[in-house]
Amino acid sequence: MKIAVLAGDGIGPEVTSAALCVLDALNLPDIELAQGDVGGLAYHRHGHPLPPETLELARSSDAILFGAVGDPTCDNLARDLRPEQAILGLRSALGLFANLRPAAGWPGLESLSPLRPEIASGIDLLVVRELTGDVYFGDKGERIGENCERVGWDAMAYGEGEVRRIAHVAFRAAGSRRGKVTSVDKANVLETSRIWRETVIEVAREYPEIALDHIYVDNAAMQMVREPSQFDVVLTGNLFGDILSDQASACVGSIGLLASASLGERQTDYGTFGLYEPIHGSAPDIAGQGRANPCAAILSLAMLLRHSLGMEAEAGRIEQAVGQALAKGVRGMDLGGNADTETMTKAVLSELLTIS
Ligand SMILES: NC(=O)c1ccc[n+]([C@@H]2O[C@H](COP(=O)([O-])OP(=O)(O)OC[C@H]3O[C@@H](n4cnc5c(N)ncnc54)[C@H](O)[C@@H]3O)[C@@H](O)[C@H]2O)c1
Ligand SMILES: CC(C)[C@H](C(=O)O)[C@@H](O)C(=O)O
Ligand SMILES: [Mg+2]
Repeated sequence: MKIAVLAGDGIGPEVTSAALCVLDALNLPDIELAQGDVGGLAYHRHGHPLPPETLELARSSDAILFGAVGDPTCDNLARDLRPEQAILGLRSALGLFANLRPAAGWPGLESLSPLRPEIASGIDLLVVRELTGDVYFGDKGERIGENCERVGWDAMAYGEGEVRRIAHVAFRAAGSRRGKVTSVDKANVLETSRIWRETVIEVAREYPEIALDHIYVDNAAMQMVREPSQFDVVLTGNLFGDILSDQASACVGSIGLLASASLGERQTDYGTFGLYEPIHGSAPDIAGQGRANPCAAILSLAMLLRHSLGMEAEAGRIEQAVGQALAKGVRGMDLGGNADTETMTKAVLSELLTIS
């Protein structure tokens, strides 16, 4: 079982090494780790944020453990050379169209959410975000507009096929959860969303046991802080899903807690090929200080073991260990505590030992 480790920039390497400590503690046989350069680090070393050898390494593995990319020293580079293009390039080149971002309240953290504790404790949702389409991957450019001013433009588009395949992922996920899909769009304004909504309704006919409702994205953002317990599976496009998942993380307590899986159609000998990363970025404001919360990366490892390597029991052990550490009051600095990355990681490791 080969895992490509692409730690990237900023806090990416800090939280990825925490996740690797947890992997090490599991003592799993037959796991090969292969490190690759990605993001700003790769640009500085190789002149490109996603060098061909890194893409080849990713393709030749069973799963990818990804940290984060983003480097302020690259801010003035042309778009194709910016670190963020590496993660977009990986998602697109590897066909990772389905991004799963679970957000659930952790017992003991309710009082740390900006929401009232009784509201925060009701959060248990899964954002199913389409990841290889939308305005992210449409044509884009700059033109000269009226008054000779510069105008930037990005085309937003979704084809029925793209919507259909992500809708199937959401309906299947809802089948093993609370049986409800909420599709988030902006169909009152966008043609993209009209096709999105019509296609989701068509796919829903194949899942009569799943309840479907539709909500405009502005209302969804409002409902997520007002009454998040109404959401089970939130099915949405690339841009809306990016924004709503960061918002969901704050409702749970911190972005340092939210993991993700990016999956496609390729199957390996052990499960579904995928890339696993915290939903947060390289956090340049705290990078190099040992302050990052490693939980999102550790929980991303759990998702990797579950989806790509078929190790449900080990994934569950990691999630339980994180839950126990948080329940004992160990808090990262993002949660108002004083546990640095190392302390939080050690707390998870010692809980892991208590779980058979
Ligand atoms: N998938 C990715 O690699 C990814 C995701 C998001 C942002 N980015 C990139 O990261 C860079 C910084 O972006 P940003 O500041 O908008 O978002 P960010 O997620 O990096 O940080 C937002 C805020 O959350 C805090 N934070 C994030 N992760 C944390 C953690 N694990 N523990 C404690 N605090 C944490 C940061 O300190 C910061 O205050 C940009 O270059 C951006 O493009 C990359
Ligand atoms: C870095 C950026 C391209 C990325 C995205 O927008 O998808 C990030 O915000 C994320 O959530 O993974
Ligand atoms: Mg994001």
